[in-house]
Amino acid sequence: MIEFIHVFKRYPGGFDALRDINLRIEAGEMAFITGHSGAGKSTLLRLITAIERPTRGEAAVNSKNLTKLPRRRIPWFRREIGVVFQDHKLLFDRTVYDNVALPLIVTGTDDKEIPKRVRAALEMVGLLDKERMLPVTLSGGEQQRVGIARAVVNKPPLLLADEPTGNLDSTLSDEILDLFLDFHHHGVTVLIATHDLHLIDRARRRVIELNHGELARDTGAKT
Ligand SMILES: Nc1ncnc2c1ncn2[C@@H]1O[C@H](COP(=O)(O)OP(=O)(O)OP(=O)(O)O)[C@@H](O)[C@H]1O
Repeated sequence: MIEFIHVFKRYPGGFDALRDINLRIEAGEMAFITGHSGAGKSTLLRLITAIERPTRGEAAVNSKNLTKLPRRRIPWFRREIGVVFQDHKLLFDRTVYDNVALPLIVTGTDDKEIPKRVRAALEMVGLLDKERMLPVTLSGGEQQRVGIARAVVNKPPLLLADEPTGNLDSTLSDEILDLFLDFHHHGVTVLIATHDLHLIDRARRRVIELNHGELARDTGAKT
């Protein structure tokens, strides 16, 4: 699903955020990316979603070569990737239903399909009874679950999360982890960038650690 070969990312100004990253993540795997603040975790996710391009090296996601992907193909490429953010990025003047429906509307899903798909996603995260509420009336954990429903409503084969439990206490974090484990058990490839060692310990999955832009540890690397 993801393959990086000798990937470097240098930001304008000359800072090397990633250096010589070699990484292979199979379809259906679940892995955590960890490392100190500034280690390059978000940069790695930005390369995977084609927000940034590698400066050197070869990178492929879902069989698409990211170094060669034409700009006009990027929206199509991104339909295959669900992204969960620490701060949810919900629209606060729209209901839970509308927030989750948004990716379907953007991708031109048939109107008749939309309610079915939105409710299936809300059911997966246990929020079916909150579809008419505004996000501001929900707890932090519930808001994060709306963000997850929105990320999976298009049924992407790849789910990325950047500090998804950053603002949550440990009980709520465990609930969010259980959701990610569920998606993983249903065959979705899941990649989570986090500082949360409790989360990583509990999940018992592959850990990829970055240190100053270099791969310091990969418990799942094949030799
Ligand atoms: N657009 C940019 N231009 C220049 N430098 C950047 C840019 N984005 C990130 N950096 C630098 O690249 C390095 C890696 O940043 P990145 O956001 O990937 O780290 P991170 O591991 O996700 O950190 P955190 O845990 O604090 O979010 C940092 O030193 C950061 O200052």
